[in-house]
Amino acid sequence: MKNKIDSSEAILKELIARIEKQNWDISSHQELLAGLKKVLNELTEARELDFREIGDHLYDGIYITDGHGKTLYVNAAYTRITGIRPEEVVGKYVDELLTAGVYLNAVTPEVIKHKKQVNSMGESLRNGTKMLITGSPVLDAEGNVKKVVIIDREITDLLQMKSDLEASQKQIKAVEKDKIKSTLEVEHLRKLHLNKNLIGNSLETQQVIKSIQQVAGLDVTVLITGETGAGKEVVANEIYLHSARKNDPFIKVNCAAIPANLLEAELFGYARGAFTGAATTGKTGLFELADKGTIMLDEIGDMPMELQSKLLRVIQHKEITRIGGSKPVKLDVRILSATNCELKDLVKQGRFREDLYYRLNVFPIHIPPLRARNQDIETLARHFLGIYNAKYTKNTAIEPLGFEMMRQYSWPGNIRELQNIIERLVIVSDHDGTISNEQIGNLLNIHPSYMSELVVEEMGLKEIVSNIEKKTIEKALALCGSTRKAAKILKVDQSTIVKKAKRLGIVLRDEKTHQQ
Ligand SMILES: Nc1ncnc2c1ncn2[C@@H]1O[C@H](COP(=O)(O)OP(=O)(O)OP(=O)(O)O)[C@@H](O)[C@H]1O
Repeated sequence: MKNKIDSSEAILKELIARIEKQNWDISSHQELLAGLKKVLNELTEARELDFREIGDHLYDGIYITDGHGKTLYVNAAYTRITGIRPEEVVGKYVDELLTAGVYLNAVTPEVIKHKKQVNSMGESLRNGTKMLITGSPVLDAEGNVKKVVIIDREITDLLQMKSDLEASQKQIKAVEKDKIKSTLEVEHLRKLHLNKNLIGNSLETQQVIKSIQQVAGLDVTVLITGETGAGKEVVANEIYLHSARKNDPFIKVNCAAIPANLLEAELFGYARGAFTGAATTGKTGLFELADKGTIMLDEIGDMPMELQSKLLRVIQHKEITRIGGSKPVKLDVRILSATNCELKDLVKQGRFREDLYYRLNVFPIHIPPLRARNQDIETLARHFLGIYNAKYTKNTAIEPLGFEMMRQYSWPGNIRELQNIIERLVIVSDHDGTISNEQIGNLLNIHPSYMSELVVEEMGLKEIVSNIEKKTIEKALALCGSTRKAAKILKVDQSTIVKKAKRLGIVLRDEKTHQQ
């Protein structure tokens, strides 16, 4: 084609030159010359738009056949994509090439048959390149297929990109799933942590529960007091869980655990560049984090004096100013505080601000020590026994005398200590056995004190024996609730118990009960 254009162009050029030399009638001469020059321009343009040259610069492969499927042309990209060179296919029929196995599928016969565009996916037999094949018919005036133009678009990269994209989408989904899972886990742990129910059937514990019910829904500050391990945090959790703020943050700060020089920054945060070494972004304090929620200031008695003034301002003005900051930030935080110190004594000693004490102590809840609520001991011990039996997949039990020994003990570490003791007892016990009284005695180290209670120095043997007898019967009655049951565990007749009780001056308070 290019050669043909070149030779036509040469002929035209020569013709124009010869006409220009002739001395014809000037107007027809000019007309002919203009016509020829126009044709020459068009030819030159056509040569510049040489289809093959353009075709070889296309990125997609091109395969052209005539209306009978005879291959007329393939471009360079076709060879790059399929590995098939022009000389292998040009001049040959598609059917013949299919039979020869040059390629496996061809859309050309379909295009010729249906005179419509046909799309298909293909793969080069030579190099495995995957492609999207689009065949379009070129129709003549009568609607017959003159030519078929096939475009092969390489999609190996696209497929790779698609699979990469799918892999990334999977990863994103997995990360999202993980995120949801961790949020649920955090929520679960939070609930688990908060839902350590307040157990206890003593009058003292019932009074604490009543106080919680009275104050939980009100937005007042609560001061929870009690010995270490008595359950101050459990009470704070209950207040939070029964308050209108139960779905908002609950921040707990142990004022004794954070060094005094860091506590201010922890609680109130600091402004950008507040001091050398401060983070350039500044720091949000725990009060700000607790906004709209609740903050529990544990061990409030350990708060340094200068911070006490700042805390007082927070309570009075309901706003905080970060260290080095100039703008106060409005806050809506409910404050619960807890201590095992006598705050009043600290006030007297000048170590705790009196005004702050009254601000914090709007509603006091005192938790009596475990030794003062004897009735809770067995309930709590059974509660923890259930927890640790489940934890260590055991099924151990405690004998009635074992619970009695626990009631004899003074529990300086309160419920935390009881909880630890039960865990240790479950660990050392046999799977289905009973925790022996000896094991309990050993852990609580209560034998000497038990004996000293029964034996007083100036007593004679008779008195000592009577005393032991009296205490033993009293304990058995308290434990069992009836003379019949007490007789059973002491391995005597019921009448013996009744007689001895009379002799030893034991008042059978509820004869009815004791005589069952
Ligand atoms: N009434 C209760 N029912 C069930 N478990 C309790 C009860 N009171 C306390 N506990 C458990 O005893 C342990 C100690 O309780 P908690 O941490 O609330 O005591 P605390 O008074 O805050 O102690 P500290 O002053 O040392 O911080 C916790 O494991 C808690 O779950």
